[in-house]
Amino acid sequence: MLSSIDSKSRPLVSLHDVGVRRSGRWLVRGVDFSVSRGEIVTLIGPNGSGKSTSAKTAIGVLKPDEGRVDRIADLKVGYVPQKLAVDWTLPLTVQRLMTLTGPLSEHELVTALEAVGIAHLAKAEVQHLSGGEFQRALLARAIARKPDLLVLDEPVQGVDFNGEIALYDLIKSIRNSQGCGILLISHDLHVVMAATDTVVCLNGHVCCRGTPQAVSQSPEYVKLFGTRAAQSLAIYSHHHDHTHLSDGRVQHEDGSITDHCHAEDGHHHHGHGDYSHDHDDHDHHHGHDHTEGERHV
Ligand SMILES: Nc1ncnc2c1ncn2[C@@H]1O[C@H](COP(=O)(O)OP(=O)(O)OP(=O)(O)O)[C@@H](O)[C@H]1O
Repeated sequence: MLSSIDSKSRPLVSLHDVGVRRSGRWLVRGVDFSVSRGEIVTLIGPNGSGKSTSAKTAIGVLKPDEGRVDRIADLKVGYVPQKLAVDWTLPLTVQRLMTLTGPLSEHELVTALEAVGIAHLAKAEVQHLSGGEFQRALLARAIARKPDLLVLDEPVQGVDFNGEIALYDLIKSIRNSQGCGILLISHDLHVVMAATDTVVCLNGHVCCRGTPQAVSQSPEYVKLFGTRAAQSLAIYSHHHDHTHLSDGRVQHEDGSITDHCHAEDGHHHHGHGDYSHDHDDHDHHHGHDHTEGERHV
């Protein structure tokens, strides 16, 4: 039926010329973006530019004072807030944190914790978790009820460089396995995941938008954040410099064929996990690395 095709291709949520006004001033105005199933949209912008306000309006926590927000019927949202009101003086296990907002079956709980790689920490106290483990626990809580839309407000907070990459990879694999739409808020301009389909740069209004590459080169973005920030906008890029042949051997860019693919075999420009510091070329070749592992800083 046509209507079921329509509902599949329709965005999960779309904002049309949305404005939110509080205490006599517009917090955001003219905000337009949408998130579809399987899509990752990242909101970036300076402090106070309206990222959280826009995300909260998208999921219905805030009502727009002008414009329109369309959501599919019964949209299920998983939200990881920027700040969590937890009484840190009281003991709280990961398991309990997961069920604070509603009951979960043992199966749902374990599946979600396994998906984020912390099933072994179910009984650990939240206070003792590392920054990365805590973010994973929050992610697990958000995905446990299989949301259509996952909203993550600053998901790499308190996480180090390698942890950030691991978390972004995890978010991408959640998108792939669950097929949900993802709305990310990134306060850290140094990292924008390559899997992001669209970056929306806010500054009270939509300043510019596009692929991470396009936004980093847009004059509006450079004006807002300065040339240095624009140069340091990290984009994970992924470029295959070899092809896997059907017999298992590897054909390199120079035409040579080897049994295996090793970083040190002289066929690659960069080795495993090599992070390039070249700002000009966003399409570096790197070794046999099937993860998005390259960032420009
Ligand atoms: N309820 C409110 N009443 C008045 N002003 C508000 C309210 N909520 C937010 N603001 C203001 O609106 C602006 C946008 O806030 P918002 O939290 O959306 O920004 P943000 O881009 O997410 O910022 P940050 O990067 O600092 O988290 C800020 O100046 C904030 O002080």
